[in-house]
Amino acid sequence: MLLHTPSSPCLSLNIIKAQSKPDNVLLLSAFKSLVYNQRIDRSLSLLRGNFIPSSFTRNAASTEAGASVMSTETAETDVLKALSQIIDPDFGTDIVSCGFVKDLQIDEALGEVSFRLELTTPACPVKDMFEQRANEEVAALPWVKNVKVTMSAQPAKPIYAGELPPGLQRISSIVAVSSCKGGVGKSTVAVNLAYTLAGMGARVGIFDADVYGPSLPTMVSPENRLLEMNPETRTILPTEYLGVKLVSFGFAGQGRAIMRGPMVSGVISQLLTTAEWGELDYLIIDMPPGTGDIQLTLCQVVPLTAAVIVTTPQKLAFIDVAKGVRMFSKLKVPCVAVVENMCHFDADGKRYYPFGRGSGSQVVQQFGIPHLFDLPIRPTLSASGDSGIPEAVADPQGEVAKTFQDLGVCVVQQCAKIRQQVSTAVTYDRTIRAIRVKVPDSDEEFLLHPATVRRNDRSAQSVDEWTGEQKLQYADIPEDIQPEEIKPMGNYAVTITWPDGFNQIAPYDQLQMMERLVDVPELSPAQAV
Ligand SMILES: Nc1ncnc2c1ncn2[C@@H]1O[C@H](COP(=O)(O)OP(=O)(O)OP(=O)(O)O)[C@@H](O)[C@H]1O
Repeated sequence: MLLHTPSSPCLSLNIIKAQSKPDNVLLLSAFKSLVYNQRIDRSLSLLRGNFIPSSFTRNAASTEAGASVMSTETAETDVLKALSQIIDPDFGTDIVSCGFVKDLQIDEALGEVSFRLELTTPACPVKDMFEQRANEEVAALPWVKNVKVTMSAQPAKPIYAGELPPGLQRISSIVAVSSCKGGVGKSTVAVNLAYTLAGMGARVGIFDADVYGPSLPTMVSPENRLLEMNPETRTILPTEYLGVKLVSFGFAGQGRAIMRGPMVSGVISQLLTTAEWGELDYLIIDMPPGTGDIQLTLCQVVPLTAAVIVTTPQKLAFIDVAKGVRMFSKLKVPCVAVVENMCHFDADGKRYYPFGRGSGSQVVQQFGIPHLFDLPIRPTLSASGDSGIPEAVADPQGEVAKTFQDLGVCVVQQCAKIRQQVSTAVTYDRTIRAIRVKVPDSDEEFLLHPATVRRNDRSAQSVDEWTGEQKLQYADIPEDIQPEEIKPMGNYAVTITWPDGFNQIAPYDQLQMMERLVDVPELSPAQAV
Protein backbone atom coordinates (compact mmCIF):
# COMPACT_ATOMS: atom_id res chain seq x y z
CA MET A 1 0.00 0.00 0.00
CA LEU A 2 1.38 3.41 -0.92
CA LEU A 3 1.01 5.86 1.93
CA HIS A 4 0.66 9.01 -0.11
CA THR A 5 -1.94 10.58 -2.29
CA PRO A 6 -1.47 14.25 -1.54
CA SER A 7 -2.47 16.69 -4.24
CA SER A 8 0.98 18.15 -4.71
CA PRO A 9 3.49 15.81 -6.30
CA CYS A 10 6.36 17.61 -4.56
CA LEU A 11 4.73 17.02 -1.21
CA SER A 12 4.27 13.35 -1.97
CA LEU A 13 7.96 13.02 -2.80
CA ASN A 14 9.03 14.63 0.44
CA ILE A 15 6.85 12.29 2.43
CA ILE A 16 8.31 9.27 0.73
CA LYS A 17 11.87 10.39 1.16
CA ALA A 18 11.40 11.25 4.79
CA GLN A 19 10.38 7.68 5.55
CA SER A 20 12.44 4.58 5.22
CA LYS A 21 10.48 2.43 2.80
CA PRO A 22 8.19 0.03 4.59
CA ASP A 23 8.43 -3.62 3.61
CA ASN A 24 5.01 -3.66 2.01
CA VAL A 25 6.05 -0.85 -0.35
CA LEU A 26 9.07 -2.88 -1.41
CA LEU A 27 6.93 -5.98 -1.76
CA LEU A 28 4.40 -4.12 -3.87
CA SER A 29 7.06 -2.70 -6.14
CA ALA A 30 8.60 -6.17 -6.56
CA PHE A 31 5.17 -7.61 -7.36
CA LYS A 32 4.42 -4.85 -9.85
CA SER A 33 7.84 -5.38 -11.46
CA LEU A 34 6.99 -9.05 -11.93
CA VAL A 35 3.58 -8.37 -13.40
CA TYR A 36 4.84 -5.74 -15.81
CA ASN A 37 8.06 -7.49 -16.67
CA GLN A 38 6.89 -9.03 -19.89
CA ARG A 39 5.18 -5.98 -21.25
CA ILE A 40 7.94 -3.58 -20.36
CA ASP A 41 10.62 -5.82 -21.84
CA ARG A 42 8.74 -5.63 -25.11
CA SER A 43 8.29 -1.87 -24.77
CA LEU A 44 11.94 -1.44 -23.91
CA SER A 45 13.16 -3.32 -26.92
CA LEU A 46 10.82 -1.24 -29.05
CA LEU A 47 12.04 1.95 -27.41
CA ARG A 48 15.69 1.00 -27.80
CA GLY A 49 15.08 0.31 -31.47
CA ASN A 50 13.22 3.57 -31.92
CA PHE A 51 13.99 6.55 -29.83
CA ILE A 52 16.08 5.73 -26.79
CA PRO A 53 19.34 6.72 -28.49
CA SER A 54 18.18 10.25 -29.22
CA SER A 55 15.92 11.06 -26.31
CA PHE A 56 17.26 9.04 -23.42
CA THR A 57 20.60 10.34 -22.29
CA ARG A 58 22.68 8.55 -19.75
CA ASN A 59 24.82 10.16 -17.15
CA ALA A 60 28.22 8.90 -18.24
CA ALA A 61 30.03 9.93 -15.06
CA SER A 62 27.60 8.15 -12.86
CA THR A 63 27.69 5.04 -15.05
CA GLU A 64 31.29 4.62 -13.95
CA ALA A 65 30.69 5.72 -10.41
CA GLY A 66 27.49 3.77 -10.08
CA ALA A 67 28.85 0.44 -11.24
CA SER A 68 29.00 -0.68 -7.67
CA VAL A 69 25.43 0.49 -7.00
CA MET A 70 23.50 -0.77 -10.00
CA SER A 71 23.94 -0.63 -13.75
CA THR A 72 22.41 2.23 -15.70
CA GLU A 73 20.50 -0.25 -17.76
CA THR A 74 18.88 -1.83 -14.70
CA ALA A 75 18.02 1.59 -13.34
CA GLU A 76 16.48 2.61 -16.69
CA THR A 77 14.48 -0.61 -16.82
CA ASP A 78 13.29 -0.02 -13.26
CA VAL A 79 12.11 3.51 -14.03
CA LEU A 80 10.38 2.52 -17.26
CA LYS A 81 8.70 -0.42 -15.54
CA ALA A 82 7.42 1.91 -12.86
CA LEU A 83 6.16 4.41 -15.42
CA SER A 84 4.53 1.70 -17.51
CA GLN A 85 2.00 1.27 -14.73
CA ILE A 86 0.41 4.58 -15.74
CA ILE A 87 -2.20 3.95 -18.40
CA ASP A 88 -3.40 6.65 -20.78
CA PRO A 89 -7.19 6.30 -20.46
CA ASP A 90 -7.73 7.49 -24.04
CA PHE A 91 -5.35 5.14 -25.78
CA GLY A 92 -5.70 2.29 -23.25
CA THR A 93 -1.91 1.92 -23.37
CA ASP A 94 0.79 2.72 -20.84
CA ILE A 95 2.65 6.01 -21.15
CA VAL A 96 5.97 4.31 -21.97
CA SER A 97 4.49 2.45 -24.95
CA CYS A 98 2.76 5.69 -26.00
CA GLY A 99 6.24 7.23 -26.28
CA PHE A 100 5.54 10.00 -23.78
CA VAL A 101 8.73 9.50 -21.71
CA LYS A 102 11.61 11.63 -22.98
CA ASP A 103 15.07 12.80 -21.83
CA LEU A 104 15.41 10.22 -19.09
CA GLN A 105 18.47 10.97 -17.00
CA ILE A 106 19.53 8.80 -14.12
CA ASP A 107 22.21 9.20 -11.52
CA GLU A 108 22.09 5.79 -9.86
CA ALA A 109 24.77 6.68 -7.31
CA LEU A 110 22.81 9.67 -6.00
CA GLY A 111 19.43 8.04 -6.62
CA GLU A 112 18.34 10.95 -8.85
CA VAL A 113 15.97 10.55 -11.77
CA SER A 114 14.69 13.20 -14.14
CA PHE A 115 12.58 12.91 -17.26
CA ARG A 116 10.04 14.74 -19.35
CA LEU A 117 6.53 13.58 -20.15
CA GLU A 118 5.73 14.81 -23.62
CA LEU A 119 1.99 14.68 -24.29
CA THR A 120 0.30 15.09 -27.65
CA THR A 121 -1.80 18.07 -26.55
CA PRO A 122 -1.20 20.76 -23.93
CA ALA A 123 -4.94 20.54 -23.16
CA CYS A 124 -4.62 16.90 -22.04
CA PRO A 125 -7.29 16.58 -19.33
CA VAL A 126 -5.27 14.03 -17.37
CA LYS A 127 -1.90 15.78 -17.46
CA ASP A 128 -1.95 16.54 -13.71
CA MET A 129 -2.76 12.91 -12.95
CA PHE A 130 0.15 11.79 -15.19
CA GLU A 131 2.55 14.16 -13.45
CA GLN A 132 1.51 13.11 -9.98
CA ARG A 133 1.49 9.38 -10.72
CA ALA A 134 4.85 9.59 -12.54
CA ASN A 135 6.35 11.25 -9.48
CA GLU A 136 4.82 8.69 -7.15
CA GLU A 137 5.64 5.55 -9.14
CA VAL A 138 9.29 6.47 -9.66
CA ALA A 139 9.71 7.73 -6.10
CA ALA A 140 8.45 4.36 -4.86
CA LEU A 141 11.51 2.60 -6.34
CA PRO A 142 13.75 1.55 -3.45
CA TRP A 143 16.93 3.21 -4.77
CA VAL A 144 15.32 6.50 -5.83
CA LYS A 145 15.82 9.54 -3.63
CA ASN A 146 14.85 12.41 -5.90
CA VAL A 147 12.53 12.64 -8.92
CA LYS A 148 12.12 15.57 -11.30
CA VAL A 149 9.31 15.38 -13.81
CA THR A 150 8.73 18.12 -16.36
CA MET A 151 5.67 18.23 -18.56
CA SER A 152 5.58 19.30 -22.19
CA ALA A 153 3.39 18.84 -25.23
CA GLN A 154 4.39 18.08 -28.76
CA PRO A 155 1.24 18.47 -30.81
CA ALA A 156 0.51 15.60 -33.14
CA LYS A 157 1.48 16.31 -36.74
CA PRO A 158 -1.48 17.38 -38.81
CA ILE A 159 -2.97 14.57 -40.80
CA TYR A 160 -2.77 15.32 -44.52
CA ALA A 161 -0.44 18.30 -43.98
CA GLY A 162 1.48 18.07 -47.24
CA GLU A 163 -1.61 18.66 -49.36
CA LEU A 164 -2.90 21.67 -47.42
CA PRO A 165 -2.39 25.39 -48.06
CA PRO A 166 0.63 26.56 -46.01
CA GLY A 167 -1.47 28.56 -43.51
CA LEU A 168 -3.32 25.39 -42.42
CA GLN A 169 -0.38 23.00 -42.33
CA ARG A 170 0.45 23.36 -38.65
CA ILE A 171 -3.01 22.74 -37.20
CA SER A 172 -3.32 19.46 -35.32
CA SER A 173 -7.11 19.08 -35.14
CA ILE A 174 -9.91 20.90 -36.94
CA VAL A 175 -13.32 20.70 -35.29
CA ALA A 176 -16.54 21.83 -36.98
CA VAL A 177 -19.37 23.13 -34.80
CA SER A 178 -22.49 22.71 -36.85
CA SER A 179 -26.25 23.04 -36.70
CA CYS A 180 -28.85 22.63 -39.36
CA LYS A 181 -30.85 25.69 -38.39
CA GLY A 182 -29.84 29.21 -37.48
CA GLY A 183 -30.31 30.63 -34.02
CA VAL A 184 -29.92 27.40 -32.03
CA GLY A 185 -26.74 28.60 -30.30
CA LYS A 186 -24.05 27.18 -32.58
CA SER A 187 -21.83 30.26 -32.41
CA THR A 188 -22.29 30.42 -28.64
CA VAL A 189 -21.08 26.83 -28.38
CA ALA A 190 -18.20 27.31 -30.85
CA VAL A 191 -16.84 30.39 -29.09
CA ASN A 192 -17.19 29.03 -25.55
CA LEU A 193 -15.68 25.68 -26.58
CA ALA A 194 -12.71 27.51 -28.13
CA TYR A 195 -12.06 29.60 -25.00
CA THR A 196 -12.46 26.53 -22.78
CA LEU A 197 -9.82 24.67 -24.80
CA ALA A 198 -7.56 27.73 -24.59
CA GLY A 199 -8.13 27.75 -20.82
CA MET A 200 -7.01 24.12 -20.74
CA GLY A 201 -3.68 25.19 -22.22
CA ALA A 202 -4.24 24.62 -25.93
CA ARG A 203 -3.41 26.95 -28.80
CA VAL A 204 -6.73 27.69 -30.44
CA GLY A 205 -8.20 29.52 -33.42
CA ILE A 206 -11.82 30.23 -34.39
CA PHE A 207 -12.97 30.51 -37.97
CA ASP A 208 -16.42 32.05 -38.29
CA ALA A 209 -17.64 30.69 -41.61
CA ASP A 210 -20.88 32.63 -41.68
CA VAL A 211 -20.69 35.22 -44.45
CA TYR A 212 -24.33 36.38 -44.20
CA GLY A 213 -24.47 36.93 -40.45
CA PRO A 214 -21.09 36.59 -38.76
CA SER A 215 -21.49 36.34 -34.97
CA LEU A 216 -17.86 36.40 -33.89
CA PRO A 217 -17.43 40.20 -33.90
CA THR A 218 -20.30 40.46 -31.36
CA MET A 219 -19.21 37.56 -29.17
CA VAL A 220 -15.59 38.58 -28.65
CA SER A 221 -13.98 41.98 -28.31
CA PRO A 222 -10.49 42.03 -29.82
CA GLU A 223 -8.63 45.30 -29.76
CA ASN A 224 -7.93 45.08 -33.44
CA ARG A 225 -11.23 44.52 -35.23
CA LEU A 226 -9.83 44.37 -38.75
CA LEU A 227 -7.95 41.53 -40.38
CA GLU A 228 -4.63 42.56 -41.88
CA MET A 229 -3.14 41.36 -45.11
CA ASN A 230 0.54 40.55 -45.40
CA PRO A 231 1.38 42.44 -48.61
CA GLU A 232 4.31 40.19 -49.49
CA THR A 233 2.75 36.78 -49.02
CA ARG A 234 -0.81 38.06 -49.64
CA THR A 235 -1.93 36.04 -46.65
CA ILE A 236 -4.35 37.16 -43.94
CA LEU A 237 -3.18 37.72 -40.38
CA PRO A 238 -5.88 36.65 -37.89
CA THR A 239 -6.84 39.08 -35.17
CA GLU A 240 -6.62 37.87 -31.57
CA TYR A 241 -8.59 38.07 -28.34
CA LEU A 242 -7.27 36.58 -25.08
CA GLY A 243 -4.78 34.46 -26.99
CA VAL A 244 -7.30 32.90 -29.39
CA LYS A 245 -6.77 33.63 -33.10
CA LEU A 246 -9.87 34.85 -34.89
CA VAL A 247 -10.92 35.05 -38.52
CA SER A 248 -14.40 36.16 -39.53
CA PHE A 249 -15.95 37.86 -42.50
CA GLY A 250 -17.17 40.35 -39.89
CA PHE A 251 -13.54 41.43 -39.36
CA ALA A 252 -13.00 41.93 -43.09
CA GLY A 253 -14.45 45.44 -42.97
CA GLN A 254 -16.99 44.80 -45.70
CA GLY A 255 -20.26 44.79 -43.79
CA ARG A 256 -22.74 41.99 -44.43
CA ALA A 257 -22.46 40.29 -47.77
CA ILE A 258 -25.03 39.90 -50.49
CA MET A 259 -23.74 37.02 -52.55
CA ARG A 260 -24.88 33.92 -54.37
CA GLY A 261 -23.99 30.45 -53.10
CA PRO A 262 -20.99 29.54 -55.29
CA MET A 263 -19.42 32.92 -54.65
CA VAL A 264 -19.91 32.48 -50.90
CA SER A 265 -18.15 29.10 -51.00
CA GLY A 266 -15.22 30.74 -52.79
CA VAL A 267 -15.00 33.62 -50.32
CA ILE A 268 -15.17 31.33 -47.28
CA SER A 269 -12.57 28.93 -48.65
CA GLN A 270 -10.28 31.82 -49.51
CA LEU A 271 -10.59 33.38 -46.08
CA LEU A 272 -9.93 30.07 -44.36
CA THR A 273 -7.05 28.90 -46.50
CA THR A 274 -5.18 32.19 -46.87
CA ALA A 275 -5.17 32.88 -43.14
CA GLU A 276 -1.83 32.41 -41.43
CA TRP A 277 -3.00 30.29 -38.51
CA GLY A 278 0.49 29.29 -37.40
CA GLU A 279 0.83 26.39 -34.98
CA LEU A 280 -2.54 25.49 -33.43
CA ASP A 281 -3.75 22.54 -31.41
CA TYR A 282 -7.39 23.15 -32.35
CA LEU A 283 -9.10 25.20 -35.00
CA ILE A 284 -12.80 25.53 -34.26
CA ILE A 285 -14.92 26.20 -37.33
CA ASP A 286 -18.26 27.87 -36.63
CA MET A 287 -20.08 26.47 -39.67
CA PRO A 288 -22.85 28.34 -41.48
CA PRO A 289 -26.19 26.74 -40.55
CA GLY A 290 -27.50 24.02 -42.86
CA THR A 291 -26.21 21.16 -44.98
CA GLY A 292 -26.11 22.68 -48.46
CA ASP A 293 -23.34 23.27 -50.99
CA ILE A 294 -21.60 25.91 -48.88
CA GLN A 295 -21.22 23.51 -45.96
CA LEU A 296 -20.19 20.61 -48.20
CA THR A 297 -17.54 22.68 -49.98
CA LEU A 298 -16.16 23.90 -46.68
CA CYS A 299 -15.91 20.35 -45.34
CA GLN A 300 -14.01 19.34 -48.46
CA VAL A 301 -11.59 22.27 -48.36
CA VAL A 302 -10.18 21.26 -44.99
CA PRO A 303 -9.71 17.82 -43.49
CA LEU A 304 -12.01 18.00 -40.47
CA THR A 305 -10.97 15.84 -37.55
CA ALA A 306 -14.39 15.80 -35.88
CA ALA A 307 -17.73 17.58 -35.66
CA VAL A 308 -19.87 18.80 -32.76
CA ILE A 309 -23.58 19.13 -33.51
CA VAL A 310 -25.69 21.78 -31.79
CA THR A 311 -29.44 21.35 -31.55
CA THR A 312 -32.44 22.38 -29.50
CA PRO A 313 -34.83 19.95 -27.78
CA GLN A 314 -37.82 20.30 -30.14
CA LYS A 315 -38.95 17.08 -31.85
CA LEU A 316 -38.66 18.75 -35.27
CA ALA A 317 -34.99 19.54 -34.65
CA PHE A 318 -34.23 15.81 -34.80
CA ILE A 319 -34.90 15.64 -38.55
CA ASP A 320 -32.52 18.52 -39.24
CA VAL A 321 -29.82 17.15 -37.02
CA ALA A 322 -30.07 13.76 -38.70
CA LYS A 323 -29.31 15.51 -42.00
CA GLY A 324 -26.19 17.04 -40.48
CA VAL A 325 -24.96 13.75 -39.05
CA ARG A 326 -25.46 12.07 -42.44
CA MET A 327 -23.53 14.83 -44.22
CA PHE A 328 -20.55 14.40 -41.89
CA SER A 329 -20.80 10.64 -42.08
CA LYS A 330 -20.58 10.77 -45.91
CA LEU A 331 -17.46 12.87 -45.56
CA LYS A 332 -16.07 10.39 -42.99
CA VAL A 333 -16.01 13.03 -40.28
CA PRO A 334 -17.01 11.53 -36.92
CA CYS A 335 -19.59 13.47 -34.88
CA VAL A 336 -18.17 13.27 -31.38
CA ALA A 337 -20.78 15.17 -29.38
CA VAL A 338 -24.27 16.63 -29.52
CA VAL A 339 -24.99 19.79 -27.54
CA GLU A 340 -28.66 20.20 -26.76
CA ASN A 341 -28.99 23.93 -26.16
CA MET A 342 -31.74 25.81 -24.34
CA CYS A 343 -32.91 22.62 -22.67
CA HIS A 344 -34.46 24.03 -19.56
CA PHE A 345 -34.57 26.89 -17.10
CA ASP A 346 -35.12 27.00 -13.36
CA ALA A 347 -37.68 29.30 -11.74
CA ASP A 348 -39.54 29.25 -8.40
CA GLY A 349 -37.53 26.21 -7.36
CA LYS A 350 -38.81 24.22 -10.35
CA ARG A 351 -37.21 23.14 -13.62
CA TYR A 352 -39.08 23.93 -16.84
CA TYR A 353 -38.57 22.35 -20.26
CA PRO A 354 -40.18 24.91 -22.60
CA PHE A 355 -39.24 23.08 -25.82
CA GLY A 356 -39.97 19.55 -24.66
CA ARG A 357 -37.32 16.91 -24.08
CA GLY A 358 -35.37 14.25 -25.84
CA SER A 359 -34.30 15.24 -29.35
CA GLY A 360 -30.61 15.23 -28.33
CA SER A 361 -30.77 11.81 -26.69
CA GLN A 362 -32.63 10.47 -29.74
CA VAL A 363 -29.76 11.67 -31.95
CA VAL A 364 -27.20 10.12 -29.64
CA GLN A 365 -29.01 6.77 -29.57
CA GLN A 366 -29.86 6.57 -33.24
CA PHE A 367 -26.47 7.61 -34.60
CA GLY A 368 -24.27 6.20 -31.88
CA ILE A 369 -22.73 9.59 -31.06
CA PRO A 370 -20.90 9.02 -27.81
CA HIS A 371 -21.65 12.19 -25.86
CA LEU A 372 -24.57 14.47 -25.12
CA PHE A 373 -24.29 17.80 -23.30
CA ASP A 374 -27.22 19.85 -22.02
CA LEU A 375 -27.04 23.64 -21.89
CA PRO A 376 -29.72 25.51 -19.97
CA ILE A 377 -31.38 28.75 -21.04
CA ARG A 378 -29.42 31.39 -19.17
CA PRO A 379 -29.80 35.15 -19.55
CA THR A 380 -26.09 35.44 -18.68
CA LEU A 381 -25.18 33.28 -21.68
CA SER A 382 -27.04 35.63 -23.96
CA ALA A 383 -25.70 38.73 -22.21
CA SER A 384 -22.10 37.54 -22.32
CA GLY A 385 -22.52 36.75 -26.02
CA ASP A 386 -23.59 40.33 -26.61
CA SER A 387 -20.97 41.89 -24.36
CA GLY A 388 -18.01 40.43 -26.23
CA ILE A 389 -16.76 38.28 -23.34
CA PRO A 390 -17.67 34.59 -23.65
CA GLU A 391 -19.38 33.10 -20.58
CA ALA A 392 -16.61 30.50 -20.19
CA VAL A 393 -14.21 33.42 -19.64
CA ALA A 394 -16.57 35.76 -17.73
CA ASP A 395 -17.66 33.13 -15.18
CA PRO A 396 -15.15 30.27 -15.31
CA GLN A 397 -16.54 28.64 -12.14
CA GLY A 398 -20.19 28.76 -13.21
CA GLU A 399 -22.50 25.94 -14.27
CA VAL A 400 -22.28 26.83 -17.96
CA ALA A 401 -18.46 26.93 -17.87
CA LYS A 402 -18.54 23.49 -16.19
CA THR A 403 -20.57 22.07 -19.09
CA PHE A 404 -18.12 23.59 -21.55
CA GLN A 405 -15.21 22.08 -19.63
CA ASP A 406 -16.84 18.65 -19.98
CA LEU A 407 -17.35 19.32 -23.68
CA GLY A 408 -13.71 20.48 -23.96
CA VAL A 409 -12.43 17.30 -22.32
CA CYS A 410 -14.62 15.24 -24.65
CA VAL A 411 -13.28 17.05 -27.73
CA VAL A 412 -9.65 16.66 -26.62
CA GLN A 413 -10.08 12.95 -25.89
CA GLN A 414 -12.06 12.15 -29.02
CA CYS A 415 -9.67 14.04 -31.32
CA ALA A 416 -6.74 12.16 -29.77
CA LYS A 417 -8.55 8.86 -30.29
CA ILE A 418 -9.47 9.65 -33.90
CA ARG A 419 -5.92 10.68 -34.70
CA GLN A 420 -4.56 7.51 -33.14
CA GLN A 421 -7.03 5.33 -35.05
CA VAL A 422 -6.35 7.12 -38.32
CA SER A 423 -2.59 6.97 -37.98
CA THR A 424 -2.59 3.22 -37.30
CA ALA A 425 -5.46 2.24 -39.62
CA VAL A 426 -3.21 1.25 -42.52
CA THR A 427 0.38 0.17 -41.91
CA TYR A 428 3.02 -1.84 -43.70
CA ASP A 429 4.16 -4.94 -41.85
CA ARG A 430 7.70 -5.50 -43.04
CA THR A 431 8.04 -8.87 -41.32
CA ILE A 432 5.31 -10.44 -43.47
CA ARG A 433 5.51 -7.97 -46.36
CA ALA A 434 1.84 -7.19 -46.19
CA ILE A 435 -0.26 -4.05 -45.81
CA ARG A 436 -2.29 -4.33 -42.61
CA VAL A 437 -5.69 -2.63 -42.61
CA LYS A 438 -7.71 -2.14 -39.42
CA VAL A 439 -11.43 -1.85 -40.05
CA PRO A 440 -12.73 1.31 -38.32
CA ASP A 441 -14.82 0.83 -35.17
CA SER A 442 -14.16 -2.91 -34.98
CA ASP A 443 -11.40 -5.34 -33.98
CA GLU A 444 -11.31 -6.76 -37.48
CA GLU A 445 -8.19 -6.40 -39.54
CA PHE A 446 -7.05 -7.83 -42.84
CA LEU A 447 -3.92 -8.06 -44.94
CA LEU A 448 -3.29 -6.97 -48.50
CA HIS A 449 -0.48 -7.87 -50.86
CA PRO A 450 1.35 -4.59 -51.71
CA ALA A 451 1.38 -5.40 -55.44
CA THR A 452 -2.42 -5.90 -55.37
CA VAL A 453 -2.88 -2.46 -53.80
CA ARG A 454 -0.62 -0.80 -56.37
CA ARG A 455 -2.31 -2.62 -59.28
CA ASN A 456 -5.74 -1.50 -58.04
CA ASP A 457 -4.87 2.20 -58.23
CA ARG A 458 -7.83 4.02 -59.78
CA SER A 459 -6.10 7.35 -60.53
CA ALA A 460 -5.84 8.89 -63.99
CA GLN A 461 -2.32 7.53 -64.24
CA SER A 462 -3.60 3.97 -64.03
CA VAL A 463 -7.09 4.13 -65.56
CA ASP A 464 -8.27 6.28 -68.48
CA GLU A 465 -10.77 8.72 -66.96
CA TRP A 466 -12.96 8.86 -70.07
CA THR A 467 -12.99 5.31 -71.38
CA GLY A 468 -12.34 3.45 -68.13
CA GLU A 469 -9.63 1.54 -69.97
CA GLN A 470 -6.89 0.10 -67.78
CA LYS A 471 -3.63 1.91 -68.57
CA LEU A 472 -1.51 0.27 -65.89
CA GLN A 473 -0.81 -3.34 -66.84
CA TYR A 474 -0.55 -6.18 -64.34
CA ALA A 475 3.03 -6.93 -65.36
CA ASP A 476 4.06 -3.28 -64.93
CA ILE A 477 4.12 -3.81 -61.19
CA PRO A 478 6.78 -6.14 -59.79
CA GLU A 479 5.39 -8.87 -57.54
CA ASP A 480 7.73 -7.92 -54.70
CA ILE A 481 7.02 -4.17 -54.69
CA GLN A 482 7.01 -2.64 -51.19
CA PRO A 483 5.59 0.73 -50.12
CA GLU A 484 8.09 3.31 -48.92
CA GLU A 485 5.67 5.29 -46.79
CA ILE A 486 2.00 5.18 -45.82
CA LYS A 487 0.44 8.39 -44.49
CA PRO A 488 -3.14 9.05 -43.45
CA MET A 489 -5.04 11.52 -45.56
CA GLY A 490 -7.88 13.05 -43.61
CA ASN A 491 -10.13 10.43 -42.05
CA TYR A 492 -10.91 8.54 -45.21
CA ALA A 493 -7.82 7.55 -47.16
CA VAL A 494 -4.08 6.98 -47.10
CA THR A 495 -1.36 8.15 -49.46
CA ILE A 496 1.08 5.39 -50.29
CA THR A 497 4.47 6.37 -51.68
CA TRP A 498 6.01 3.68 -53.90
CA PRO A 499 9.69 3.27 -54.82
CA ASP A 500 9.09 4.69 -58.32
CA GLY A 501 7.96 7.95 -56.68
CA PHE A 502 4.27 7.38 -57.41
CA ASN A 503 1.91 8.67 -54.70
CA GLN A 504 -1.20 6.53 -54.63
CA ILE A 505 -4.30 7.82 -52.87
CA ALA A 506 -6.12 4.80 -51.50
CA PRO A 507 -9.51 5.45 -49.84
CA TYR A 508 -10.41 2.98 -47.07
CA ASP A 509 -13.55 2.01 -49.01
CA GLN A 510 -11.37 0.95 -51.94
CA LEU A 511 -8.96 -1.01 -49.75
CA GLN A 512 -11.92 -2.91 -48.25
CA MET A 513 -12.93 -4.12 -51.72
CA MET A 514 -9.52 -5.53 -52.70
CA GLU A 515 -8.59 -9.18 -52.73
CA ARG A 516 -7.20 -10.05 -49.30
CA LEU A 517 -4.25 -12.19 -48.34
CA VAL A 518 -5.36 -15.37 -46.65
CA ASP A 519 -2.13 -17.30 -46.19
CA VAL A 520 0.70 -15.12 -45.10
CA PRO A 521 4.04 -16.70 -45.93
CA GLU A 522 6.48 -16.69 -43.03
CA LEU A 523 9.58 -14.88 -44.18
CA SER A 524 13.04 -15.63 -42.96
CA PRO A 525 14.63 -12.71 -41.06
CA ALA A 526 16.91 -12.08 -44.06
CA GLN A 527 13.93 -11.83 -46.44
CA ALA A 528 11.99 -9.61 -44.10
CA VAL A 529 14.50 -6.76 -44.19
N1 LIG B 1 -28.51 28.68 -23.71
C1 LIG B 1 -28.79 29.94 -24.03
N2 LIG B 1 -29.43 30.75 -23.16
C2 LIG B 1 -29.72 32.03 -23.49
N3 LIG B 1 -29.43 32.59 -24.67
C3 LIG B 1 -28.80 31.83 -25.58
C4 LIG B 1 -28.44 30.48 -25.31
N4 LIG B 1 -27.81 29.99 -26.40
C5 LIG B 1 -27.77 30.97 -27.31
N5 LIG B 1 -28.36 32.08 -26.84
C6 LIG B 1 -28.56 33.36 -27.54
O1 LIG B 1 -29.31 33.09 -28.71
C7 LIG B 1 -28.87 33.90 -29.79
C8 LIG B 1 -28.46 33.00 -30.97
O2 LIG B 1 -27.33 32.27 -30.58
P1 LIG B 1 -26.15 31.95 -31.60
O3 LIG B 1 -25.79 33.18 -32.38
O4 LIG B 1 -25.10 31.27 -30.85
O5 LIG B 1 -26.91 30.96 -32.55
P2 LIG B 1 -26.46 30.39 -33.96
O6 LIG B 1 -27.05 29.06 -34.07
O7 LIG B 1 -25.00 30.50 -34.14
O8 LIG B 1 -27.18 31.40 -34.91
P3 LIG B 1 -26.75 31.77 -36.41
O9 LIG B 1 -26.66 30.52 -37.14
O10 LIG B 1 -27.85 32.66 -36.85
O11 LIG B 1 -25.42 32.46 -36.29
C9 LIG B 1 -27.71 34.73 -29.26
O12 LIG B 1 -28.19 35.99 -28.87
C10 LIG B 1 -27.25 33.95 -28.03
O13 LIG B 1 -26.65 34.79 -27.07
